[in-house]
Amino acid sequence: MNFDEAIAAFEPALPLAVAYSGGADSTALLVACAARWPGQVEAFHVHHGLQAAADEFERHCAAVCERLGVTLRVHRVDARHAPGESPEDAARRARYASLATLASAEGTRAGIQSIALGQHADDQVETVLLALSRGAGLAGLAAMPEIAQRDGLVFHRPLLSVPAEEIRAWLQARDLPWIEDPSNADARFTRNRIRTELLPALDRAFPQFRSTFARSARHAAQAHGLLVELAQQDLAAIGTPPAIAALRQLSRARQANVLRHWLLQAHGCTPSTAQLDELLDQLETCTTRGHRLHIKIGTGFAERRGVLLHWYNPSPPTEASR
Ligand SMILES: Nc1ncnc2c1ncn2[C@@H]1O[C@H](COP(=O)(O)OP(=O)(O)OP(=O)(O)O)[C@@H](O)[C@H]1O
Repeated sequence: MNFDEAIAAFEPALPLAVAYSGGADSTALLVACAARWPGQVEAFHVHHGLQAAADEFERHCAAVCERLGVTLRVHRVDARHAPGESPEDAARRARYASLATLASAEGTRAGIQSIALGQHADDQVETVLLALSRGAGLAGLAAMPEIAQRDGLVFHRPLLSVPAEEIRAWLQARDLPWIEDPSNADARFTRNRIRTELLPALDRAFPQFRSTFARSARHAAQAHGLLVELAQQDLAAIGTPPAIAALRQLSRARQANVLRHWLLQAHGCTPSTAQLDELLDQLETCTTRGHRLHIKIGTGFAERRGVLLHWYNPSPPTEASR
């Protein structure tokens, strides 16, 4: 899909905020959205205290927005990363929180519920490759969704099918400036090494792979959606917390599916395959048939990652749990 087709197909609820970093992709998105919906678009910029250049990014964004006649809202964060968390993950987490803060901040145009992000087809391919390198399941291989609800907001990625070079060509044809984030060239980040080393090699070996990868991500997203539906149905049947006897009636793959879903929904944790296997082994041999599943989550940073410490309730079943 080319850039103009993607913008024409984009139908967010208005008014709209564009998450504007000053980089090429969000610049093109902001310019195109402001032209398509005059007076209905604001720009949200997150000032990451992470980089020395952050002040310069903000000044650039302010100058472009002034020229476009678009209101710029800035939120400052100091995205310190927790032990074990990468600076990129910390920045991403802080960014979503900031965008939500800006959407409800005093002075922001009332009614903004849609936020547009500038990720494109190449970002999607990199995300799939990163997921593969981690041994991710379908949820990871589904990569980034075009539309996602979070914190009462709707996040849109209208450029997910547009190749990066197409977006740059669109900007260059209009003589529109953007800033290059120096961290995008930093070879310490795996994503950057994928972009600079792996993608060119894959291009040579499989000239179509960028679009076929993106198609695989859409297939994975669809299949993942079906697994979520199945988990919801199973959870409705076995109850929450899940009744162990009812859970054991299901196939092992279905048990894993419903437990993964429940752990995420109820406890905000995503167990590793090894943790889930251990849990399923214990379920297979446990004799406490009348129990409901009871888990305890680790503490500190491990809690965010969802480390499971205890699998099922060892105390005698109560009337309520039979
Ligand atoms: N500091 C920021 N403030 C507001 N939005 C941001 C910021 N950084 C990134 N985003 C949003 O998240 C999207 C993806 O971020 P990513 O880090 O991949 O992009 P980038 O290289 O910084 O910028 P761009 O995608 O605009 O070239 C951006 O397109 C933009 O919509």
